Amino acid sequence: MLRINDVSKRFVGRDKITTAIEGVTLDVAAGEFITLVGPSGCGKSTILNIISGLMPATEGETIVDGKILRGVTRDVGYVTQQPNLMPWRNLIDNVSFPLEIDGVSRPERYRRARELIRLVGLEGFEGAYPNELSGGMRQRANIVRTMIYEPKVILMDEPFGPLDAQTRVVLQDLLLNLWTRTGVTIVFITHDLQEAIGLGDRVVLLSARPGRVARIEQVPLPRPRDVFKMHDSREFRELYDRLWLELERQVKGSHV
Ligand SMILES: Nc1ncnc2c1ncn2[C@@H]1O[C@H](COP(=O)(O)OP(=O)(O)OP(=O)(O)O)[C@@H](O)[C@H]1O
Repeated sequence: MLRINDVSKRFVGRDKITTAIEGVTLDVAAGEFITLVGPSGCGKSTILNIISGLMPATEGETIVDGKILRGVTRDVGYVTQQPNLMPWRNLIDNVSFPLEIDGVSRPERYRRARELIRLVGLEGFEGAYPNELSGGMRQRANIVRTMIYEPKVILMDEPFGPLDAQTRVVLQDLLLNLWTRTGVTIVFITHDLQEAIGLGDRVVLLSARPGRVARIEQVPLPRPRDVFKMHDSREFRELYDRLWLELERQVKGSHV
């Protein structure tokens, strides 16, 4: 579904050139859930910015469902850390907004929005405005606002970063449910190794800047997963320790 082929990015400033990522190659299968971890500043967001079509790569190419990516496309959705809901629109009008742009009739877009709103446990809040929702509720709305137009690939840049630990786990659980129902392909950045292992089919660990693929680990945990409990299993601990060691090695070797 997604191929990142030998992609590099250099930022040219007035007095220096920063190589953010170098020779990143990754194949993601249709319906796969990939999590991306790495030291701070290693280029994780840069990779997502390139795959989203928002930022051109300096070298290499991105292929989505067989087509070379040339700018922003509806095939790729992007969920950022900040929900960025429109404060003057209530929940259902925020969630259904992408369909409104597409000219979908109001009854049809509300029908589809209601279904997704229910799946993320926000039933009853359709008329609420963003300032009447908690941070976790706003992020749920943000996620389903992206899912409603059914992109083939969804990119997520630390979507649960600002949330407290309990809310994070609840949202991880909801996200896995949504992913199972829709079969969408997900590339998810996180700083949290537990989250990376808990959600992903594979965890991709990037080196310190310039970011390269340092290691790819298949997550041996069966699905469906119980994100509330799975940390206790031996497989989980072993993978966590292996990734942690490698991450430590990368951080110590970095000069960021
Ligand atoms: N627009 C830009 N101009 C110049 N340098 C940039 C730009 N965007 C990112 N960089 C640099 O590229 C490198 C990678 O940044 P990026 O934000 O992709 O890293 P990250 O892994 O997502 O970081 P973090 O984990 O801290 O969020 C950093 O050194 C950053 O300073």
